[in-house]
Amino acid sequence: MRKRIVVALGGNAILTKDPSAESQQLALKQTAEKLAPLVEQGHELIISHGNGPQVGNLLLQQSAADSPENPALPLDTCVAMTQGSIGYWLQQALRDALEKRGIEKDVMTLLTQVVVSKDDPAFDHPTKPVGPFLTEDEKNQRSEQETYVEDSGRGWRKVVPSPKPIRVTEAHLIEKLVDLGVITIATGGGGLPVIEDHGVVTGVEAVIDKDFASEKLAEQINADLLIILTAVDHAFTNFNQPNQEKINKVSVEELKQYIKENHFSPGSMLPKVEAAIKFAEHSNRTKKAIITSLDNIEEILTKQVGTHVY
Ligand SMILES: Nc1ncnc2c1ncn2[C@@H]1O[C@H](COP(=O)(O)OP(=O)(O)O)[C@@H](O)[C@H]1O
Ligand SMILES: NC(=O)OP(=O)(O)O
Repeated sequence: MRKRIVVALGGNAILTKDPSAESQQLALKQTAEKLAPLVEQGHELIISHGNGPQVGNLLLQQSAADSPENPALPLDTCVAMTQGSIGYWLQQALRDALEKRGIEKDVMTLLTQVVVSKDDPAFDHPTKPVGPFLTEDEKNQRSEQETYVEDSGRGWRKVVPSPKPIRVTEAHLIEKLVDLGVITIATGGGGLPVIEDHGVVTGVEAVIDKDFASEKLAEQINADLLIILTAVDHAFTNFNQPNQEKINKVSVEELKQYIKENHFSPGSMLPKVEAAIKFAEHSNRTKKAIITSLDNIEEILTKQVGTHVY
């Protein structure tokens, strides 16, 4: 049966090590090859993606060239630029992958705004890591106005505010595109963060978590399924410890208990698990979310692969 599926692409689907455009395009070609079978199976596909490394790199380019003649652009504009660039690469890659299979489908990237609250406490507490990993020395040479955190022993990363998504403003247009049979790339990089005041929309400097934004989109367009793709096949309890265990089919209650027991790292697996819970709860548990890796996507609807949250 045809399903309306929102797929959230994790970082490894776009950028592995080399941040050059060529390398990211190649990674996205491989990603598109893996997504194509879902289209071949007849499903409606709406794709979102992260932008943490890319938008952080873009901010560095902005500050390196900053001058009165060529001022650095603000963060929300940089998010828009990464939505555009990654969407452009993915749109091309998907078209190619579908053409190879003889599938005639339009693919479109939609610049998508996401409303957040101007009072979201995240604006005073930046938590979202962006850009490259830095050594302590490199971090100390950066502006004192920026905030950095040590990221799981891998180095220091700049963090920016990450308010919670309230509403995807273009959801109605995305639904129309999907109804027309268009494969739609939307809410890239978590969406363009905006606040609304008496109908006036203004950009704010932040990066919304793409798992939360994808969940919000899935709710609004009445998706049947939310698939969150990342580098691991499952969420695990006791991750990276000798007693690590895969989480397969799991209820919202069990998963909430695992959260209380701190099984998921904030900023990495925790938002995915929280987004999955939210989607299942929003549908009164009639719909599920799946967390797994890109390699499992072809079999995702036929076999019990990944972590299925009911
Ligand atoms: N309990 C857990 N189970 C599985 N992976 C976990 C867990 N806690 C932390 N992780 C880490 O979280 C990563 C996914 O987060 P991240 O890399 O930030 O996501 P994204 O794929 O969206 O870029 C996994 O690859 C894994 O290294
Ligand atoms: N916006 C966002 O959540 O990006 P990453 O998934 O790359 O961190």
